[in-house]
Amino acid sequence: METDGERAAGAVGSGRATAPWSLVVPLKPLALAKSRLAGAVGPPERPRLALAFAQDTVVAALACAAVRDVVVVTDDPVAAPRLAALGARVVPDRPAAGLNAALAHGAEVVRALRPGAAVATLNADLPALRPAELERVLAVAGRFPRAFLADAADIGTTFLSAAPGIELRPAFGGASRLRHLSSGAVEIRLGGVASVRRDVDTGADLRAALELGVGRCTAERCRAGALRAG
Ligand SMILES: Nc1nc2c(ncn2[C@@H]2O[C@H](COP(=O)(O)OP(=O)(O)OP(=O)(O)O)[C@@H](O)[C@H]2O)c(=O)[nH]1
Ligand SMILES: C=C(OP(=O)(O)O)C(=O)O
Repeated sequence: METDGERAAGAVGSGRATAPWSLVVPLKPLALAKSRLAGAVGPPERPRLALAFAQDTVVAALACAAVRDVVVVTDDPVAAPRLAALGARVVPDRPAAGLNAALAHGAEVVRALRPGAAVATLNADLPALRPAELERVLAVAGRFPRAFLADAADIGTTFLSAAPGIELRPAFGGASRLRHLSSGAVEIRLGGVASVRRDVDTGADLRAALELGVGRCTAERCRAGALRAG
């Protein structure tokens, strides 16, 4: 029988009560986010695009059949209500503690509501994310205590999971693929999941994401001319 916490967690977002995974999505304040895109998009567009990436990531994550709920960790006053309106549960960040503290905090929030949750983190800059590809990654991740997916460049990480009862131990930042590998997490090597690996840090990354096909919010911003030619 479900506990109150489990019922509360199940009521979050559009996830369904039988789906195993709770996802934690971290989002920096939009004014600071995606600084490496500054050369490719104008100053007013950079935070708008960062929000669009997060919206498309959350929409696709919530549309994944294996996802029960999505917790966004952010202090951004514009993004928080927008992402909550999509069905995410939004929790405040840890003050000035950085990405890994934000992720650990999000995982704690999930487990406080649902102690037996399988938890995975997903970066908020995956505008091409496809629900079916995420489902395939989650199916493989579910076989291991901890697992991760390298980013498209094979340097960083876009996804890290922890089975029920297992601590997440996030080690994101820069070249995190090797850090996650040496922490004992299993690397998921799977074809056909390019959208889950396609994080967007630069203009070239954004072009690559557009080639894969991005979600509605990012597509609208790019149609409105967010991406400079070149
Ligand atoms: N909640 C939270 N999220 C963070 C923090 N730092 C980074 N993130 C998020 O972590 C994910 C991966 O971060 P990056 O790819 O480095 O994104 P970014 O920091 O916006 O990009 P740059 O400014 O170019 O470094 C993105 O979803 C960021 O929004 C943090 O301190 N708190
Ligand atoms: C945060 C990471 O990388 P980037 O800032 O390059 O997206 C990471 O992959 O751990």
